[in-house]
Amino acid sequence: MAILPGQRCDEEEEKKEDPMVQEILIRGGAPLRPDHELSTSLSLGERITKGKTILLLSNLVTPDELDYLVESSIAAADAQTDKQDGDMICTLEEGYKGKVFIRMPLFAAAQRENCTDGLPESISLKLEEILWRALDCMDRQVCPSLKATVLNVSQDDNTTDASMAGLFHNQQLQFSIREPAINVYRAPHGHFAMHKDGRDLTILMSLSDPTQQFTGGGTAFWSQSFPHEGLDEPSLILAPPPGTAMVFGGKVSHKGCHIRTGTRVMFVASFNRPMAQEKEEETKEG
Ligand SMILES: O=C(O)CCC(=O)C(=O)O
Ligand SMILES: [Fe+2]
Repeated sequence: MAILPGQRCDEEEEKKEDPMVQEILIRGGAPLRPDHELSTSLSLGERITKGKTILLLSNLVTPDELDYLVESSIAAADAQTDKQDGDMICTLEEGYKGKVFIRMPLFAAAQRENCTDGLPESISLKLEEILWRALDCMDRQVCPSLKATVLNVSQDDNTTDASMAGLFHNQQLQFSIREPAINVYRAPHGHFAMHKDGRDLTILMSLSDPTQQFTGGGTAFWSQSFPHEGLDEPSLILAPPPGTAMVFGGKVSHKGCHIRTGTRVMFVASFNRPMAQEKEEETKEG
């Protein structure tokens, strides 16, 4: 894993172990002292919503699942490229003639939005299962402080449908347009310009292996205090092992760095929990 100086990272965990959660502060300026302790004035949920930190969730995906997902995502991207209806599926940036990445929504997201470039149902179901694992891992290991902030649920509320996995299962998470999705980046132009996702939470997971399947192309993050691309160096560039989810709040400026060689396949899901009022309105309208 590539981590800028001042950040610490444990050795890669053995696969097939229980999911693990690790926190990495997004901190601009001088590197952290080795004895630095995380601020105790904010809960973990608050650190996430204020854009100060990233969670890494590991051991969520088996090597066989990763092989299957990478292979079928690349095949689906190739099929989209062959169709030549690039405007719908790519983001262009000044100076580039070609696509900088291909985004394919999961089957359900494509149905929801009437897109014709959705991923096949089989791969989409596997990705939904993996998203559920990530949410369940956070429910078990990161709540209750996430419940109180991101989900806006009282810390005393232990009902099962107040879990993130439960909200997802009951289709109560509001995903960004064309998400959940797979982004496929190819050398030499593949990248995603700096942006904020603007939702309560983003889950971003590389499915391809940065040590074998591509070079370049980590995700760069900017701290809230030094958020200007070009002026401020990214505070952190992460390229975790495949199957490790990066979880962060919608205020965090980030970008998918240019890849130099190979193909990089990323899974992305950013979402809000619908407000109680919106839910009531939906019920009234329905
Ligand atoms: O590929 C990356 O590292 C970033 C992708 C991203 O930020 C997004 O899809 O919203
Ligand atoms: Fe993003």
